[in-house]
Amino acid sequence: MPHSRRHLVAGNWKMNGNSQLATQMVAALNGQSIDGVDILVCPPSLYLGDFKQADFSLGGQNLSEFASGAHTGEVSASMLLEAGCKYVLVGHSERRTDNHESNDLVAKKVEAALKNGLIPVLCVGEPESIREDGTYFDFISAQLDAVIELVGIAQFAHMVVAYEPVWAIGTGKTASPEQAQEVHKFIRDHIAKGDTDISQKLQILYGGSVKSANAKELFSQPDVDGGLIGGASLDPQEFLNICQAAKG
Ligand SMILES: O=C(CO)COP(=O)(O)O
Repeated sequence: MPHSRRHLVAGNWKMNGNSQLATQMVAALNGQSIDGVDILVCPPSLYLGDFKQADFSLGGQNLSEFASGAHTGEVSASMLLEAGCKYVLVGHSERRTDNHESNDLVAKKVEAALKNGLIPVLCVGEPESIREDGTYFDFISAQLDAVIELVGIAQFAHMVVAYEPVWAIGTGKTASPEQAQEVHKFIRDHIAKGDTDISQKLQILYGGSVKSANAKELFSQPDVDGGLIGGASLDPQEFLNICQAAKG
């Protein structure tokens, strides 16, 4: 059955780009109103100021679990908000790996974002070994449950979830539409155990080697509500093509 959720296409620049790319992205995306699709760009926080003229949404790539204080190098939720962010990525697999972010820490960061009115984009997804041994539903449940336990299921009304299988990130090895749909449905059903209405409204994005050539097929799956795009979000025209592929 077709759903009525809006689609969201988010670009995660990771540690790429510069002020010039920010200016090009604003020029390419401003004024592009795509039916039923919201656009989000998450540049490195240093470049958020270059998006002042943007008419699309902005997001951080990470935030501190603390409100303020002696935490050198960190960025708080209120700082992201002041810099114009509406969203923030939380628990991206690269942070879970490179920065040893545990499920509990990710949950605290989700809480910090929500307290400040930022929409957390909670990233979940299994590494290749877990995919291969077939325990990926358990792995993803644990990632979701840590957040549900800390903030409560009702907060999922103010969140987005992104499924990013680690084996598909930056590898060119996209999950098949069927593989993506299987996990997206699992995530929605898992949230439905706590609240059916919230689960039906929850946007669940797919990430991992999405490009304009495969976006339409992925986004047309019933439980896939858009994408979280890495490499392909660095090219303004390619990113715009992916956003257009999300049109219902
Ligand atoms: O990690 C991702 C987005 O957050 C996906 O990255 P790629 O699109 O480069 O595979």
